[in-house]
Amino acid sequence: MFKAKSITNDIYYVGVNDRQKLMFENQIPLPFGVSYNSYVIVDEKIALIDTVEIPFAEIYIDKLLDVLRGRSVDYLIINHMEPDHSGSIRAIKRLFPDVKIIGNARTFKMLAGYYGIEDGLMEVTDGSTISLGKHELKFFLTPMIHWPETMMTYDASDKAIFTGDAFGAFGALDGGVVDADLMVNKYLDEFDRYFSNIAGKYGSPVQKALEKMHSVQIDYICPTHGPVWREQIPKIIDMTNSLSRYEGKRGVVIVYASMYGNTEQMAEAIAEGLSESGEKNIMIYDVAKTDASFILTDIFRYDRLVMGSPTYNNGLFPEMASFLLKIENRDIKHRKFSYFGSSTWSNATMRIFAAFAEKMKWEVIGTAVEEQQSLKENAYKACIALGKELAKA
Ligand SMILES: Cc1cc2nc3c(=O)[nH]c(=O)nc-3n(C[C@H](O)[C@H](O)[C@H](O)COP(=O)(O)O)c2cc1C
Repeated sequence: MFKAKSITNDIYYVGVNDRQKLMFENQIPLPFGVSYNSYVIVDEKIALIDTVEIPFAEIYIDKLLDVLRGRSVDYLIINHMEPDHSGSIRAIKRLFPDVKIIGNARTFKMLAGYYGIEDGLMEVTDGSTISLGKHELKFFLTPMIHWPETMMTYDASDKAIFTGDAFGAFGALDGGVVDADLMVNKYLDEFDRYFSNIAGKYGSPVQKALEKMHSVQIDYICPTHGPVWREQIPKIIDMTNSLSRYEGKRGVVIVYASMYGNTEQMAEAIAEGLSESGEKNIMIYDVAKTDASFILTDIFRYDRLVMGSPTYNNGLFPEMASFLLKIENRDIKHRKFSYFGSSTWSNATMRIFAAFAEKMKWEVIGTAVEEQQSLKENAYKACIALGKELAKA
C-alpha cells in the first residue's frame, strides 16, 4: 500500500518518518520528529542504500516492494552501521537471501557483531567502484562521521551522493523529500542542531570528507536523516565547512544557572554591557530551562561564550556541570570565553570555569566577575565592563 517517492528517474526514496521518538539517542529532543532515509537505485541491477530502524520495517518493506515490482535487491550498500540505519538489514536478508551486502572491513566486523551476518559480503575500499548497468557507483571511505565504518556512495550517472549521517538534519519529512518541496528553513535550523550535537566533535574527519567530495560533481545530497538536498547544496556545504572548522559567526551566547536570581542578574548586566557597545547577536540561556541541544547549536554558531553559575554544594549548579560535559564531549574549539559566579560563603565556580577554559584551550576575555549574596554596585559595574570587553573581542 505504501508508495516510494522518486527523486530522479532511477533513484527512489523508501525511508520512513518517526514522529514518536521523544529523544534521539535518548538524549536530544525531537520536536519535529526525525526521518530514517533509505534509497533504491533501479538499473539492470538494483541497489538499496542503508535501511531503517527496526520498528518501521513493515512500512519500509512495503515501500521497497512498490519500487521493486517483483524484482529482487541485488546489492545492499551499508554506509553506516548505527542501528537507526542498520536495524532492518536482517529483514532485508531474509527477504532477499542472495543479496550482496556491500561495506568495508570495519562495516563487516560490526555486521557480524550486531546481526550475526558473515556471508554474502562484498568488501569495498576507498575509491572502489561497481556498475549497476547505467549507474556506476563509487565508494568513499569517510571514517568518523560519525563512526569508524562510515562511508559515502556516489552515483556518477545521476550525480547523487549518499552520505550516511553527514549532511543529516532532524525533522520528519512533512510531505516532500527533496528540499525544494519542503518548508526549508525549519530543516536548515534542524541541520545546524543535528550537526552540532551529532557530528560536532568530528570537525577534522568532516573536513577530510568535504575534500573527497570536491572531486565529483554533486546535484543531490542524500543523507540518512532529513531532506534530500538539491537547491540548498551550496548553503549546506558552506554551513558544514564553517561548523566543522569551529569558526563561529560574530555573536555572544550567555549561559547561566540560577536558583534565586542573583546569577541571572549578572547575566543581564553582561548583556547590557554588550548591547551598549552595539552588539546585537546576544543570546541568553538558562541552562535549566532550555534543552542543551539548542544551546550547543548556538555555541557552534557564534564565536563568544560567557557562562555563569551559583556555587552549589561547593561545586557548579548540577545542570551547569552536566552542560560543561556536553561541551567537552563535542570538543568545541576556538571560543572566546568569560565567566561569572555567585556564592554565599565560599565560591567554587570561578576555579571550575577557569580550569574548564584551560582544558578547552579557549581564550579568556576580560575579568571574570564574582559576587557574594545579592548583586551589588561594584559587581554590577564589573559585569557591564565585562560585556563591553566581550563586545570588543
Ligand atoms: C542547595 C544550595 C547549596 C549551596 N551551596 C553553596 C556552597 O557550597 N558555597 C557557597 O558559597 N554558597 C552556596 N550556596 C549559596 C548560593 O551559591 C548563593 O545563594 C547564590 O547567590 C545563589 O545564586 P542564585 O540566586 O543565582 O541561585 C548554596 C545554595 C543552595 C540553595
